[in-house]
Amino acid sequence: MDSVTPQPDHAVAALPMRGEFTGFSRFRCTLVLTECELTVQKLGTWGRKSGTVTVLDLQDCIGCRAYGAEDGQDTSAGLAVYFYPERRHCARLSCSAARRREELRFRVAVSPEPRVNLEEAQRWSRAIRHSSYLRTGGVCADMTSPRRFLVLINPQSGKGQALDLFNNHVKHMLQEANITYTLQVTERQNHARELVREADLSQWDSVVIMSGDGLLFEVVNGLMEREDWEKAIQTPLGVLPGGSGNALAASIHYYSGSKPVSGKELLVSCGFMLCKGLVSHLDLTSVCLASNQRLFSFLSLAWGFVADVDIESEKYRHMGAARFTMGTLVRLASLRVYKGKLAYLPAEESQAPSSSASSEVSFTDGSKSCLVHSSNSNCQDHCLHNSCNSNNAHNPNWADESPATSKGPADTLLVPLDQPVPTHWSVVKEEDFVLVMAVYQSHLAEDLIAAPASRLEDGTIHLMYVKAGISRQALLRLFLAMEKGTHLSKNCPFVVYVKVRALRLEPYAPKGIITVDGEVVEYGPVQAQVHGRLARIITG
Ligand SMILES: Nc1ncnc2c1ncn2[C@@H]1O[C@H](COP(=O)(O)OP(=O)(O)OP(=O)(O)O)[C@@H](O)[C@H]1O
Repeated sequence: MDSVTPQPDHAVAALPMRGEFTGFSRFRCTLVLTECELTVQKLGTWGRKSGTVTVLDLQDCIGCRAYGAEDGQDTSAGLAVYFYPERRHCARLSCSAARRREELRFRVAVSPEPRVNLEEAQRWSRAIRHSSYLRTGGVCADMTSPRRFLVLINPQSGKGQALDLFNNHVKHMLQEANITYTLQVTERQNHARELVREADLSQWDSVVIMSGDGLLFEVVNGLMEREDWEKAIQTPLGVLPGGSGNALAASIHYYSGSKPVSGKELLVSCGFMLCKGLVSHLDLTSVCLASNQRLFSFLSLAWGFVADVDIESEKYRHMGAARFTMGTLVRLASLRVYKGKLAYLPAEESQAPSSSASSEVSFTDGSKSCLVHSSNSNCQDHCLHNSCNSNNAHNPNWADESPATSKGPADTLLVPLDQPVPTHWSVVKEEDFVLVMAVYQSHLAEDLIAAPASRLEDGTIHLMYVKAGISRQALLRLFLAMEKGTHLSKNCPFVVYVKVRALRLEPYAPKGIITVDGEVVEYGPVQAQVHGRLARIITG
């Protein structure tokens, strides 16, 4: 070693650092630590370089630990460093890249004194953690001090294996990253929502959801129902895919620029991002229902084909993510037309919808009373009546919950549902649809890239609708293209895509399915407005 002088506990050594160690398969090596990399140079006999050099990017490092010898005779100390680099692997005809765990262990024996060796190992451990943190470019994360998470697991999500998946694939990563956590397995629907509504959030640095998108929907709404919602919703959220759709987890992986992965590889990728702890903003959309209820949504609002498939495919839950493919095929066989009225506020005043639909959009000549600029224009502040008589065949998960939240930012773009939309909104002329979906993330499921241009905090609702008249084959082709996110470049005349800030949907039929973030909500007129950067989320 170059230096054996013990450092005070809080000090981080100047870089570059260089030292000689013994690897655990007894080879001698030199370690060089810079701001970006840890280089391992194997040494041959008499300390000569053997030529084998391994360079590890600290961006891939989630943690490091120093430990004393377990054997009483041994005076050396140990240093363990945990990396999760992306490794290419090829199977049959396709190649992909996924994060794989690599643990490096070194023995520190610079002195006959165990204490000195341990202090030296700790000095390296501190420096590696600190450099990894800086390399990640973190402003909110700090890998140098322990973090505390609340981890919520829905044991019923996906194929019912979320707890096992957490124990087998995530638990050790959190330990390696020096993260302690309180584990709460949910016992019933709305358990997580009630818990975060009441909890002392100051105990945790992050609330992590290991489930599908439904549990996160509960958590977001629980936080927004608190008296201190403004502060509570700033709690960094973490997502670990344990459900069947896992749309937000897949979106976050996609935004990181990594190659597409699914299943356990997506879980490890999300676990890695959680350990790195970079925090980004997340847009939320407020969704106002006819019964005066207001919900907060991070993912989607769907009606027609997509909503039906999502809910009807519940019976194929045992198939995992394949349940959506099965549901799509079944619904395609009995393709339906959904009648209703759709209006929206374009994201940019001049924006025309893509595809051939521009000629089919008109502007309302609505009444002067429509425009509301009041700061107190939340939809629940207005008395309104559900003209569509929501006598649902499906039991909406949220209908029998507590009264609508009056918390959250005002919906300054919306007017009461019983008034016409403002005059500067666009009203879609067609009233026959196959599907309407408003999404605010790229993915609608692990393998469905519904809005490839969407980002966490773009302040935009990506509205897509498919007009009646599309053939079964064309609709199937559309969903196949969506697996790659290429469906919007196919110029299908029945598909319309437009970026909006707010929208209103008024179904004509008294019964049907509307989903928000994949959860059934009360059926009837609904409107929504995006609120940019309202929440925060851990990303890569
Ligand atoms: N312990 C529990 N028992 C039953 N239902 C639960 C429990 N905990 C949460 N839930 C509810 O289960 C529903 C489904 O959960 P979630 O969406 O997380 O999983 P999923 O449906 O498998 O995944 P995805 O939404 O990604 O398809 C949600 O409505 C959630 O509120």
